[in-house]
Amino acid sequence: MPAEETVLDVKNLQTVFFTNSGLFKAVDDVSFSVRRGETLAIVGESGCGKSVTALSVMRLVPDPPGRIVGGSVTLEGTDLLDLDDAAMRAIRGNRISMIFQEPMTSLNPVMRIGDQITEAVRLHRNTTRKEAWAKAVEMLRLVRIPEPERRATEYPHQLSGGMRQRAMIAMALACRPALLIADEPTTALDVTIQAQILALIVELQKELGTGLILITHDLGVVAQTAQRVIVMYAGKKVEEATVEALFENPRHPYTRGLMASMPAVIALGSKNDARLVEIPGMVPSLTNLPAGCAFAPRCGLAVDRCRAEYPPLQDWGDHHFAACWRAAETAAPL
Ligand SMILES: Nc1ncnc2c1ncn2[C@@H]1O[C@H](COP(=O)(O)OP(=O)(O)OP(=O)(O)O)[C@@H](O)[C@H]1O
Repeated sequence: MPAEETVLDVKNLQTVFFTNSGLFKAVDDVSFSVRRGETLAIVGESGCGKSVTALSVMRLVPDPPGRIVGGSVTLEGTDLLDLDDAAMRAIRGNRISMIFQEPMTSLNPVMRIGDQITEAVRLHRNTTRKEAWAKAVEMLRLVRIPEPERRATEYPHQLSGGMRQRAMIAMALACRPALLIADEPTTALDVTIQAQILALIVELQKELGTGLILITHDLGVVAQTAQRVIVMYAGKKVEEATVEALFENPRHPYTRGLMASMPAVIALGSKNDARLVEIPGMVPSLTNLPAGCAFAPRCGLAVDRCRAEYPPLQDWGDHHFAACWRAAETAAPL
């Protein structure tokens, strides 16, 4: 497979939820792609649709109340939205895997770690139990769990939080998927362990050539690990750029707000009186969103046009896209 090959191509994805207060668009016309060996970060504040985007790619949106109502999710040339449930189960954990914030939600508490990885391997590979167990131990070693033979015989509660997350990573990568989705994989861990787990994910991803979607609130993590970023707001992709371009020249006012509220930017900034900047207002309710830019009520630059009409994602050069009528004016180094 050539290095530049696209492993995932998501086009115009739309996922809705039917709730008591009406239908809302949790993911609204979102497109992006991930290449082999590349890390794409998805950032944005709580509730903007990052996790639902990931769950849509995995076809794990709970239906009801949710449903994917439009678009395509093409993994290695196959549109996952066309597959029946059995075909999708054969791909999940095999060509595409996901790790979550809290490993205990995915690990079975009454099953030994080694057995869980063994089962995951045997679900997709025609191997004996013994071979699959050896693979499980090999994977535990790969994720740097000490004494992997012994740890494989232990139950999740016998492992520390960091080790459980390593075990999850081992399970997710056991079948060498083309794409790994990591949804806030380190948020539940101590700060020192967070850095180790992130470094491990990135190292293994490079070693195995896996495409990675990293969902995070933390722009510092993005700067360290990703090559490209998409910024979501109220279910929409409002900006997409390489990490360098996004940090040097954020074009959407929401992205600029995110940057300004990032402690590292302040620590490295030149102004002595720099303060943590709050993005004013609340994320809008995703029901009855106005036709225009949802960020308009929070954007100091809002013009009447933004409230009436959604600005299209425009290419500002070098594949830097931003959905803002005034992106050309707003772009300036922070
Ligand atoms: N099962 C569900 N039923 C109804 N609404 C849901 C469900 N799951 C998610 N949502 C809603 O979809 C929207 C997007 O949620 P999502 O979890 O993708 O946000 P997020 O950006 O990942 O936030 P966070 O960073 O807090 O995880 C939110 O308004 C959320 O309340």
